[in-house]
Amino acid sequence: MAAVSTSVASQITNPNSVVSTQFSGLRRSFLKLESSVSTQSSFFQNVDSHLRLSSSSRRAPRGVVAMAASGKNGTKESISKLVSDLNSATLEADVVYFNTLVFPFKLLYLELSLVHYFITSTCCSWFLFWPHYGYSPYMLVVWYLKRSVGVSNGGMAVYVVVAPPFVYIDQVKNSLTSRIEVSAQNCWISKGGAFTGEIRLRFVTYKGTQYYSSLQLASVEQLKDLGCQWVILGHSERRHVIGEKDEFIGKKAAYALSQGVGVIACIGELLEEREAGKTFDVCYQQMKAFAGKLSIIYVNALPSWDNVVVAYEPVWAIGTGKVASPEQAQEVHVAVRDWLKKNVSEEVASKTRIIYGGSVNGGNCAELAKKEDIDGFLVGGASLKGPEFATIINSVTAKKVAA
Ligand SMILES: O=C[C@H](O)COP(=O)(O)O
Repeated sequence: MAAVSTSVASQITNPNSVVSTQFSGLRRSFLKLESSVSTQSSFFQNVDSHLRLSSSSRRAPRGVVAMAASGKNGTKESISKLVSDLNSATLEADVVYFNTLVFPFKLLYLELSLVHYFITSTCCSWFLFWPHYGYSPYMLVVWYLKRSVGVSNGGMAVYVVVAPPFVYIDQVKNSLTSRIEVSAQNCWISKGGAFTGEIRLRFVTYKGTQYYSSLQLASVEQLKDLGCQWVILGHSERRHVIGEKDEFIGKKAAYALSQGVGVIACIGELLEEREAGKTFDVCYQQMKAFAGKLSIIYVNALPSWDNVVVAYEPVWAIGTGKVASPEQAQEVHVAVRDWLKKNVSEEVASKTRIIYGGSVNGGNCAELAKKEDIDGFLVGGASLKGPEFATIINSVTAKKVAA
């Protein structure tokens, strides 16, 4: 999902700036190619506008997640205000360039077009020839690439997800811009049954793709009816207040993923665990539970982590105002990525988004976002303030653009 930072906006509106992306796992770097033909700005603007493709990477982009309005802070009124703020916030479709396929063709096309321009402009109006010689074949290729690669997430490069309490999901889904996705804060461990009070899954489609399974055919479940694409699992309050164990949380994650629901998998240590030097061990143990259950549902293949976002939330930082320092957060994110590399695969380690949560706000997000392995944020208190949340979103987008 994308939020537009000023830097993105300025690049998009700058006809002399051609921006393309490269991917290293999920971490996307941008190349800036300054056009040296400044006098041909309208020419390049025209060309560039046709070179842009919506986000079409097969790899999911970085994510920002708002866990909006948990606990006492969630009221109908505060949720309405959040939705209203987010709907009016400057969140722009983050247009990206499908570099790996388009860029070589783009260079060739620019070269041919320049040659064509200089030849035709000497004898007649190049505008007469343009649609026939350059434009049409190029558009055909772009159209083909778009079709073959697919456009995901409405062209967004950074996901924004709002996770209201269950009772407000319908309200949020019905009033929030479709630019922002919706998550539940929890779900039940499996398909339906007599589990009074539990919220079950029923997902038939995910990002436009139909998912059918025997489980699904047998279940008539609830969250899908409300349009949730994500679920947060393993949040510290579920672990330490409700008493959910690793095994139980892992099962939920596996079930959600098997139904095509993205999982925001929370991990994190208590203060005493950090002070005892057990931070990594705790996180590894929690990761192991997620990974173990994933491997069960993907028995015939490597477990897919494409729809998993790991959220590192040190418990001592949640709702306390004591944010982890960028170095502390980065250190754990690196360790988690390393764990994924050793225990799942190098590719998964590279691709998986690891976001940070715990007293993130508009004032500290930029420094945190600068860290290489912090791919986004899980935001509690600050997510209730729409403009501040927009600042947090933009810090992630700005990082992506600057990378
Ligand atoms: O519940 C949300 C996250 O755990 C973080 O909350 P916070 O940003 O208020 O510390």
